[in-house]
Amino acid sequence: MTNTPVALTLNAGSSSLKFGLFSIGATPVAMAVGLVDSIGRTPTLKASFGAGMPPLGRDLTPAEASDHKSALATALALLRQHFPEAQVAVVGHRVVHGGPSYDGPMRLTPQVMAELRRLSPFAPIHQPHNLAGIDAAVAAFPDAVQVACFDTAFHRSHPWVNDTFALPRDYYDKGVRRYGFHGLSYDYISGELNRTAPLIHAGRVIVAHLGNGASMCAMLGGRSVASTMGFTALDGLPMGTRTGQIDPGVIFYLVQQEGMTIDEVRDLFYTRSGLLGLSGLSNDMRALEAAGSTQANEAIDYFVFRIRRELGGLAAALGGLDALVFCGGIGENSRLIRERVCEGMGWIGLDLDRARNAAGDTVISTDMSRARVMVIPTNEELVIARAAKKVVDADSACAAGRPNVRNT
Ligand SMILES: Nc1ncnc2c1ncn2[C@@H]1O[C@H](COP(=O)(O)OP(=O)(O)O)[C@@H](O)[C@H]1O
Ligand SMILES: CC(=O)OP(=O)(O)O
Ligand SMILES: [Mg+2]
Repeated sequence: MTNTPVALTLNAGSSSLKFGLFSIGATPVAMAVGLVDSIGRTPTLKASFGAGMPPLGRDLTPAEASDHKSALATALALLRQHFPEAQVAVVGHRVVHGGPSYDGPMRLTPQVMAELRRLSPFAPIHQPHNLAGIDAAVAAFPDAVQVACFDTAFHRSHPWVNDTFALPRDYYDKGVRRYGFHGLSYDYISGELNRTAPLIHAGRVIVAHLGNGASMCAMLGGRSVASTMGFTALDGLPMGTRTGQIDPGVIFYLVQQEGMTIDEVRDLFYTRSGLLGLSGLSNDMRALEAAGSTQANEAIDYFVFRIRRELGGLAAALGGLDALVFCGGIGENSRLIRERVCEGMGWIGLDLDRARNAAGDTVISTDMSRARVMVIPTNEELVIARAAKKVVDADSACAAGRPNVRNT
């Protein structure tokens, strides 16, 4: 491989950094994907380099990933070691909040960066890390094109009733809307359905992205019409450490009666609630399934209950259901959660095949099931790489000196 132009993808979470390196020929192909986890605590590194190559996994020293900047440096050192001659032509970034204006990937300019910084308070455990990843990538690759790919963009197709809150109208105009998130994941699933099951894709589909962050999306003809997340990635399903839907009256109570500051409430809702708060044990579904304690079981009960409730609501929004698709770390790996979500859901057309579910098949419903149940491993990195390549292809003028983000 001599001076091969490649795309680097970065997906910076609150305590993790997912990265990918893609060749950008006719269609992007993954050369490497990896994850630096537990940044700032007890960091670990995992990476894989395609078929035939052994995956890599090791603990990192605290200094190798004390923050996102050092985590990126560690990831880049690994990639350089394996692909010394690769030339990073474009860096694609997952950016969680794109606000009302961005409905597709954007080449990063100082203006776009300023707008994304303004949105940081609406995604406090994601956006600052996404932007720090961009700053670090600009420093590492000053000549590469930098592209932002938004979690919110896929949901810009929502009809107004699923986009608004019942507040006075001017708040909507100011951008107080139900944005929806995990759009890169839903975009990938929509594309996979189109490729492998076009009739399903054309119909009424609910996708459950169940990871540490969790949401569900109702799709009609492959486009999002409703989602469980709203103005922020706090709404909807309970998550690893986030509350999910909660009566806003609780905030008044906590501030007025318990004397909490708004920052303390935000910290409680984002980082100490959800599965962790209910179980008192862990945000990790594997730990809860293994624990078997009353509190761990109740945390799982609440998680499943809210998924089933949203399933009914989203099916109503779609006027019926042709398929339910599971993805995300829990959706892809937990047969227990899939089974419990589908239990007794014959009324909505779901009939789970337990053997297929246990075997981890792609289609896990029975042949008689009116609606199909599927498991599709998501791939946000590939969506980012494809978008980054598209922007580079479309934006050949960038080489002719338009302002790049490095001018900030
Ligand atoms: N085999 C498994 N059984 C149950 N849960 C699992 C399994 N593997 C991973 N998970 C869960 O997936 C979640 C992480 O999902 P992931 O999509 O990687 O999260 P994120 O990208 O939001 O950080 C964790 O709660 C983890 O416990
Ligand atoms: C939007 C969101 O919740 O993302 P994640 O699942 O990566 O936390
Ligand atoms: Mg995620």
